[in-house]
Amino acid sequence: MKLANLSDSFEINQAGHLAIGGVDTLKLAQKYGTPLIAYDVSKIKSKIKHFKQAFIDAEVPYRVVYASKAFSAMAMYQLVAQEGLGCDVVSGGELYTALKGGMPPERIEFHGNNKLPSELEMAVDAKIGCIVVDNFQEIEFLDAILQKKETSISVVLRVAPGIEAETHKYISTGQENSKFGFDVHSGQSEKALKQLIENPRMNVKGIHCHIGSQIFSAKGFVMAVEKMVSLLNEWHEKYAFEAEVLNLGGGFGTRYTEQDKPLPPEAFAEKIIAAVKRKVADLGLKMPEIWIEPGRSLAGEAAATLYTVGSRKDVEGVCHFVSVDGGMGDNIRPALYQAKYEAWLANKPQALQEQIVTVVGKYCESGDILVRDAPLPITHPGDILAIPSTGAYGYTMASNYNRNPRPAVVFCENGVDKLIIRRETYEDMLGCDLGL
Ligand SMILES: Cc1ncc(COP(=O)(O)O)c(C=O)c1O
Ligand SMILES: N[C@@H](CCCC[NH3+])C(=O)O
Repeated sequence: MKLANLSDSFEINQAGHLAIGGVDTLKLAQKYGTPLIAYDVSKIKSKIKHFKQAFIDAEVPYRVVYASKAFSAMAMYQLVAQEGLGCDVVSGGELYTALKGGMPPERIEFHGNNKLPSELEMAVDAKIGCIVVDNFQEIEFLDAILQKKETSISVVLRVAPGIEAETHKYISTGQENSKFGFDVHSGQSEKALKQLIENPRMNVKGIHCHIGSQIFSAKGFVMAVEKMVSLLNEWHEKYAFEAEVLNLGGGFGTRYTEQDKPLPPEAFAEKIIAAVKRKVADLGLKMPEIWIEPGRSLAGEAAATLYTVGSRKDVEGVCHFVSVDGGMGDNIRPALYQAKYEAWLANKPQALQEQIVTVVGKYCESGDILVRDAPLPITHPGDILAIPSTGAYGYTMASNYNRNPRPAVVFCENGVDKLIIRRETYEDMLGCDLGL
């Protein structure tokens, strides 16, 4: 039996309940129902501020680009645009949502290993800031579109620098055998650069790499800087290529459980900036604008998902299952990456944790486990259970498996809550289902 150690993931209000952005989680559950993803907006703003401050203090040109696959919703694009950020998109759907959310097109960059011609056309028509070119087929598709429309666009060349990030293999992307980007080692990236430089319709702004996601230390980023700036130097000597932009991707880790100890945002940024400054000075190159693309580190820790406790199954001496009204449909990460989370009882977060349970969802899969070995007070049906750090890759990877509707999402700040995505209805799920 032990007392909960809530760290700083939650506030506890005067009623002794968990609160998010100054709003009582029990009130949120009552008002909007569960499962509910509740963001503390001030946490997103604070992460943005810390990333930006490192660049401001170092007096280097920069851009913070929100990787919107982490949480793509009109309100989120509005928020990050207001905070001065750009965003990346990886599909026509994200681009559409970003534009609808009011993100200025010139601040949008388009990523992806298989951008469809229709998506490229949409990006060209919207006059977005740049396309991060990923492969030779894409250069062909894009060129045909630009020729047809008699126009041009800025591009950034994505390279796979051959660096293995210390993370889950499914979310490691910088290594040679990655499906993303032009490989450096085999000479693909140089061949691509020549094609782009020779193309009058493509203005090559710079180069990009992204080594992976949920990375805790700056080591891999510093290695990436070394490799990328050396590449720029080589290409400067051979082709007089001068990069305006050096985009080092995202992947900055966040805290899910007390075991996770990532560097704070500003420390990641400071180490990257120092490495770029050092290498650029050593090689006598012009300082490029440094871009980073944080996704998870802006959105992840800012939200918790609230669930209602339902049934229970005890297998004495084996395990105790506590079921909630959501699960792998709103958070696939435990099933997909064996991701670990914590669970707290929103109505009595400080009660003695008298049991160790497995928190499971309501989906028809044995792998529908949200939290293994969760220490919790004794739970009862109707209790509200909160899982923190679900703000990234939760809603965006949600599904309608078993025809469960996707949850609602609410933004909370200074004690005020605002519904930003309403709960899906059964009728919504039938929206595309035409029957016989
Ligand atoms: C190109 C690119 N940039 C940025 C990100 C954002 O990663 P994260 O959410 O880990 O910061 C990703 C996803 O891994 C990505 O593929
Ligand atoms: N969806 C993954 C991260 C993938 C990052 C996208 N390149 C996660 O939840 O951890």
